[in-house]
Amino acid sequence: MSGDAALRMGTRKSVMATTQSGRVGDRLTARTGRAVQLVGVTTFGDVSRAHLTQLGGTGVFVSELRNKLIDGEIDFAVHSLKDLPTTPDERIALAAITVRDDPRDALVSKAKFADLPAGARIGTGSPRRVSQLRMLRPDLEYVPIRGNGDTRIGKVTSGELDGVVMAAAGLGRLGRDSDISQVFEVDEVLPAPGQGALAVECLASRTDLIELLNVLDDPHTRAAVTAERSVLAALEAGCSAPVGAFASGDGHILNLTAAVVAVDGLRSVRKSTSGPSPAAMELGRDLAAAMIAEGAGTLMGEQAH
Ligand SMILES: NCc1[nH]cc(CCC(=O)O)c1CC(=O)O
Repeated sequence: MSGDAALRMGTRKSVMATTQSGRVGDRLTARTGRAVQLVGVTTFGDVSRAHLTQLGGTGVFVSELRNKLIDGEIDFAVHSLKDLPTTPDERIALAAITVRDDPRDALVSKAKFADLPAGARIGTGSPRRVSQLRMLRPDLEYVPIRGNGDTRIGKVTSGELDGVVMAAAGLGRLGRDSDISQVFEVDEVLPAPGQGALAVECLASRTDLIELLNVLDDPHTRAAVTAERSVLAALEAGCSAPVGAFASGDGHILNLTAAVVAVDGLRSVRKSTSGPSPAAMELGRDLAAAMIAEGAGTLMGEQAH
């Protein structure tokens, strides 16, 4: 970093991504006085039309941003934390995890979920959402969709679908809160590990920059999402697996719940635990081990076919 040169912030180019990255950049400037320049990057996940479950899950939205860090084309990158693979890359530092927005999933529809008629068509590309929604309403039809947020909402407006389920945080960033007919409580639909939080990454070798970016870090969010992601890692699952996890706490004690739900929505393994925040990693790992002992691995295996 030379003097007051603007920091180059890599981001995906969607409205959702640039909105969330723009806010991170503004906060960094407000707290450190450093100018931030937004650099839009196209990722494999943006280009491929394949269904997300076919893309292998891990890192399709992340790899190209990391390549730009390594090539020196950007100084730091902002990702949705839930898109970040749990396997660490030793060249890259997770310099900050931002304070989490609403972690819950939301329905965009003309009706509440319970009031939808049997056979109503609900769009979502996420096996985690389909499995859990099917548990609540086995009588609805779940339709895989992809595309940016506004495209998905458009399918409801046009009548092609009766509803779509997306992250409340993402809808908020698109300014589409008023389209939400219902927000699912976390005990109805467990969110994806890390949902609603953002990850700020830079090169591990740039210790001065890591220190600067640390002003964006929220320790409460970091502890919670560390426990959630630790469940995912110990289950050896990626972001397209039917795994939900949610942790919250007061800064001292974390309460963690995780579930694996079979694609038919009939069988699930769901467990909760609590423990000290500094032991977030162990908490998640131990919960995952207890879930595997109850057959979670088998349920996830079925999902792959
Ligand atoms: N994989 C796409 C993705 N990655 C992060 C979000 C939502 C925003 C967030 O969780 O921070 C979304 C869209 C969605 O789930 O509806």
